[in-house]
Amino acid sequence: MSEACRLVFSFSTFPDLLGRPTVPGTKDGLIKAIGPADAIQKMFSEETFEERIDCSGKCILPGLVDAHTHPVWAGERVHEFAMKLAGATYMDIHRAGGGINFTVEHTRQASEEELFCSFQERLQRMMRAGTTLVECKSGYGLNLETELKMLRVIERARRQLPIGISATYCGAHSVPKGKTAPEAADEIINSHLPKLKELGRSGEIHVDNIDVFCEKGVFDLSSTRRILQSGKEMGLQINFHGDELHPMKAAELGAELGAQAISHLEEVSDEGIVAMAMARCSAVLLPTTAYMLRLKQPRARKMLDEGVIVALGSDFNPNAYCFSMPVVMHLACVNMRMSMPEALAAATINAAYALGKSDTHGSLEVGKQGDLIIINSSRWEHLIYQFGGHHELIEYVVAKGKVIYKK
Ligand SMILES: N=CN[C@@H](CCC(=O)O)C(=O)O
Ligand SMILES: [Zn+2]
Repeated sequence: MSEACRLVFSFSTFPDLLGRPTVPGTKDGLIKAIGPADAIQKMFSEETFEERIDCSGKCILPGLVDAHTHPVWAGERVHEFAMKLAGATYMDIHRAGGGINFTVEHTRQASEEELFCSFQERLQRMMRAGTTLVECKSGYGLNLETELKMLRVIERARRQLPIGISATYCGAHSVPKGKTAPEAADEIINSHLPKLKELGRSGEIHVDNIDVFCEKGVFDLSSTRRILQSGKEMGLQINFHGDELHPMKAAELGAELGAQAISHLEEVSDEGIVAMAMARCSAVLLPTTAYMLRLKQPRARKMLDEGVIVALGSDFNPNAYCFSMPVVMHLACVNMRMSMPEALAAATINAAYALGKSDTHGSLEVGKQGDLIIINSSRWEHLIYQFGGHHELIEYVVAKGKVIYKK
């Protein structure tokens, strides 16, 4: 287990926690104190609170962090689920113009308002499932106009909604029709990234991460390298899709470039795993995708044994329609052979690390953001054990010290 993992548990089961005292200047949404109820009671006896929650017999856990999602899109793909059940592979559908390309066509046609409304509903479903920080990608536009439309939608949610958002530019999610991968990479580097830089400077759109789908038949290793390198030079964290369907040496590339995270990794090499551990590059594993597409499972045990920081993501997208990190943790335990403490760490502090936010998010510590969930059980493991039972178990979701969902 990584060093980051251990932090979670030293703070997760105290009987009481009080936040947001109504003292001028202290409504910052950060955790003020953690400890036994009577000690906390004494410490804050003079203060008044907006809300007190009696957590006797319950568990307080850090808010869940979803390290990989594609939540802004239009156009249903439920018909593809039927095709996959009948034996079509992800790439069969992609090559036939379905998959990402289908979603791109519909997302290009959708209005910003329409995209925002469906995105907002999706975020609300994530919050109800305990997610307080989520990574959100663009990537169903591919052209500058639609990529910017998606990023504006993400920016609006970042400003208006209580859930934390880490925004990712994923203009290299697929190669647009009529272009080769190197041509698409040129356009991204010479036109998309300079525009993002300008909008970042003027404060219109804030982007945290840069992503590329590095895959055979999508972006090759050298185009991936060029795009990620350019993104890094403008201050973005590298966080990309690699080694999913074919071994691409994406892990080796990510480690070399100083990537913060690489997602998928079903086909990662042994050398890639070692390189990621050495570079402190986290692995964002996506149990829903391997399950949905019947792929071989990523080698979570090998990664953990080699010291890789393993994080989890729902990969919510029209291919893997899952909002729930408790379900993701359950799948990680059963299909990837992770223990429940490893899965919880992967869905909290390590996922926060994958987003470059483990100093402020992902564990319950004084001075960190007051993001937490309260579950109606004295054993936290029920959140993972009760497959699909999280709606009954999660009583409160708190973000920045404010209740954002109450059952
Ligand atoms: N693999 C690439 N991207 C997504 C799928 C996106 C889609 O199929 O729309 C993923 O992470 O699973
Ligand atoms: Zn993805």
